[in-house]
Amino acid sequence: KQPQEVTPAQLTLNCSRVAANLGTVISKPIVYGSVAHYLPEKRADGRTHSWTVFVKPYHNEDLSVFIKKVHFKLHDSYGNCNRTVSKMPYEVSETGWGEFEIVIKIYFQDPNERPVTVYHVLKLFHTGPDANDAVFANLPVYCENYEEIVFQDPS
Ligand SMILES: O=C(Nc1ccc(C(=O)N2CC(c3nccs3)C2)s1)[C@@H]1CCCN1
Repeated sequence: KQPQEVTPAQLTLNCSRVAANLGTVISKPIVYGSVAHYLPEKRADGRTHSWTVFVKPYHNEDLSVFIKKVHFKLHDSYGNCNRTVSKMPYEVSETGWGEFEIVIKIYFQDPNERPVTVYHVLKLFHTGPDANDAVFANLPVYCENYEEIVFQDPS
């Protein structure tokens, strides 16, 4: 079989593909944040809400291909304030009475990729002009942030 003639345009395209492969970059959209619910029963320890802080894929995919573990640093007043999650879902659920910053550090499977740190202020209370409407009393409070993690394609 005769070798296929390659046009200059095709040759250029192939070269740019090879060049790209030296530094092919992939980007993974994720969402990080929290959801909180007001607790129905009054508690002796004063905790009024249950909440979950999380890192999740924007599209429904298995992030563990890229992410080795996610570390959540809670307020020091929580027992074991350093929580590490090594499989999906990357989340921590707790109860509490107030809002504070949670430091989220994402570690990658590729040892050459440096961990990424994001900061999330826990949101327990509805805000805005209608925050006090009775209808909101039992509705969850979501606070979500979109982020894109960019990787160097290891292959
Ligand atoms: O709220 C805030 N900081 C908070 C830190 C920890 C909170 C919390 O909810 N919990 C600690 C845990 C415990 N409960 C009982 C024994 S340990 C439940 S709240 C700040 C201060 C005002 C504005 N935001």
